[in-house]
Amino acid sequence: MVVEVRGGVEVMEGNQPRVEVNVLLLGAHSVGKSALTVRFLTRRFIGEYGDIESVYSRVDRIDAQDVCFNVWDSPYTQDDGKSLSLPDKQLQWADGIVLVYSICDRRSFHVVRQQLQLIRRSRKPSSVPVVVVGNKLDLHCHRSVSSEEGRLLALSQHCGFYEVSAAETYEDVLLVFQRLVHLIRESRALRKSSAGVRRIVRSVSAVFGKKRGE
Ligand SMILES: Nc1nc2c(ncn2[C@@H]2O[C@H](COP(=O)(O)OP(=O)(O)OP(=O)(O)O)[C@@H](O)[C@H]2O)c(=O)[nH]1
Repeated sequence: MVVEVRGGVEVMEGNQPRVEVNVLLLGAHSVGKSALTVRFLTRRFIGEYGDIESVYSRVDRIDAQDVCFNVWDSPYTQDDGKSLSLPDKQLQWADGIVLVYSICDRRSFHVVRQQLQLIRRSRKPSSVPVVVVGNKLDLHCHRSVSSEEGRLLALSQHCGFYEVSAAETYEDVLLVFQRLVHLIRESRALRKSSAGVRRIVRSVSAVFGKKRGE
């Protein structure tokens, strides 16, 4: 039996439960969004990446469960001086977001800060899980954003935080995606339990409302 349900919902494939998660990569031009995507999907760093916008998929085993990642990598297109915006379609699609800046590019850190504000203000529940990633760690001698700044920004907005080098390591990149899955699971469990509490409150008020009216 194969049941296909999109949007981070648990599905059955054979007798195995499988989770499908939609991951959106955002960040300024040339910070390494495609490099991180390709590293995660193929374990490789190929150096040059085109401007193709696409959703890629990969199944991984995390905590004894198959997780199907759908990764949306799109080139940054807002270097035209207009105020920053994020396509609603992308935000509604995403179960979790990876926000990427380059540790050598201060401007890209400001872009991430702005994008984070837009995400938190968007119509999607403000709790959409986010991992902030400082990429190009191999170029640390040219660093212009300190680890503390990155970590503080992430902490202040309840995000995960990693510094990685897509050029040098696969394992750290994998950690980013695994952490996002954990955050997505936590947020889903929280939503489920608060929906449960709301149901109990509604039942209790229905009973007591009736009694008062009798
Ligand atoms: N040294 C170093 N270079 C990197 C790293 N990650 C990416 N690059 C390089 O940075 C450049 C841009 O990488 P991309 O992955 O195309 O960046 P992007 O964020 O997808 O860029 P846009 O699609 O234009 O928005 C390429 O030349 C990559 O080889 C890294 O970890 N270290």
